Amino acid sequence: MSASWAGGRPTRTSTYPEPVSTTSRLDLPAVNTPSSGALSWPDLPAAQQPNWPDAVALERARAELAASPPLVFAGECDVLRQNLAAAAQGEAFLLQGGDCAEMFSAATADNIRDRVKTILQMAAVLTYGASTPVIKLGRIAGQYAKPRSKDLEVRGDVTLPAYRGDMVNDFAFTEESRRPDPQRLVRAYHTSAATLNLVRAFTTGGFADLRHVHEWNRGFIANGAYARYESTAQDIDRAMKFMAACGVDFDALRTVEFFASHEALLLDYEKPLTRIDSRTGLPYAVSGHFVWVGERTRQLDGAHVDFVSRIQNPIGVKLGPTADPDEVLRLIDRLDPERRPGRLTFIARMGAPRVREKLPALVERVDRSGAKVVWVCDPMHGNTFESTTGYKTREFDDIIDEVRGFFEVHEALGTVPGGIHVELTGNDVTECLGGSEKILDADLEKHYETACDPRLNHQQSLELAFLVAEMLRSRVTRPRS
Ligand SMILES: O=C[C@H](O)[C@H](O)COP(=O)(O)O
Ligand SMILES: C=C(OP(=O)(O)O)C(=O)O
Repeated sequence: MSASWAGGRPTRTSTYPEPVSTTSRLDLPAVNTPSSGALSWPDLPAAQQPNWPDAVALERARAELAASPPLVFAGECDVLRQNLAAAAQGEAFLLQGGDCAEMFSAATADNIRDRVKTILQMAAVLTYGASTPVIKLGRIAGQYAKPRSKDLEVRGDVTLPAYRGDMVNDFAFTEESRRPDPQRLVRAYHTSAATLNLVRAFTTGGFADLRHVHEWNRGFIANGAYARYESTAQDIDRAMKFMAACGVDFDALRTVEFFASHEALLLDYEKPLTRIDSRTGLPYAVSGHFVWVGERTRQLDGAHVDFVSRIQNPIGVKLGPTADPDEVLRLIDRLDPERRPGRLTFIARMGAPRVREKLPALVERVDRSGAKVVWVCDPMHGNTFESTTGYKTREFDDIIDEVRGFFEVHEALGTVPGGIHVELTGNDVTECLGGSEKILDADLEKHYETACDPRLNHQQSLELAFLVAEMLRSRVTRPRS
């Protein structure tokens, strides 16, 4: 039987060429084998897909992806699922962070290193501050497609298609740049592969060794969050020296587990990058370890929910303030019918003014149903507004307030706040207002570099980590009745 990849396009069904052969090692996923029959997708409405102007070029790009090696291995996805199962129980905490929209031009060694370093620093602060294992999950190596509120962008008297991420079109405001180009799907794959390669090198080649906890901070001015980080790093150092003196073997600290995630938005990218795992005969998305469905594409009868229902990876679904408890229960039945711990993460993005009002009903109903999901707080996407100077921005205090509200809701219900999901960069950008640097409206223009939504800069990210560590610590140390 041939694999049909027509998802979301009612009129077209195409068959892909025989895939290249691959290794038969047990821990590697096999390539898409048409004979498996497991990889045919129903035709369902798919929101937020580009209008590709060249159908032949699209077919070519999808065939190229279908014949390309996996970016991640099924066994790694299973490890992440087990780690997330611990987060659902309060035995670990998820730190998911990275760019709003990755750009091809920004996939440089320095940028990748600085993003990884920021996440490692935040993880060190959280792990040490709250004595909790931290799962490190980048929004990285695949976050190249964006859902948009409007299809078109208007500047003066010029109207062009909106920028939908480097996987679709280019940010430059010209007709040619904004035309969707399917070759960008292939470029996104190769840029993700190069990024992951470096991430793996940084996290397993010695850079992430906890004994370098000071060096990650080197070069930053000794003020604000950096001074506080330095003092935490000294404490970690002392603790490690003490343990070394006690004869503890530190080899395990040389490497860290670091996973990659992105929104599974473009089905023309995700479906060709879905493979049958040779260990289990089941399909996995091999574009990233964890993929999520966004607030704009989580329709129960839509192609995105259908897509993630068929893959074995740990998956997430964003839940905004309009999410209804019955709908959320139906999502659980659809996406995690076997109630496998770590399989399903709900990423709540209510906005600071609404989190305390909207989140309790959802958490309470899910808890009452007996489902064991991971609850994660995305304090970014419900707190975006336009500054007086015309920039899309967020206020640091709103971000903190939403996380605080998230912790309060779980505290009141006796449920588990399992992690945070943030848009951040390792660079000194000026995109979000406030923080101890006190970034003001007038400062936004200085280093406003994001292609879509505003990100926390390096210092704001560390400040957030210190504050979340305090919230986590008070949860962890409070005796439970
Ligand atoms: O991160 C995502 C954005 O919030 C989303 O893509 C929508 O952005 P827009 O309202 O500028 O289109
Ligand atoms: C678009 C995003 O979020 P949401 O779906 O929550 O709006 C995002 O996380 O990039």
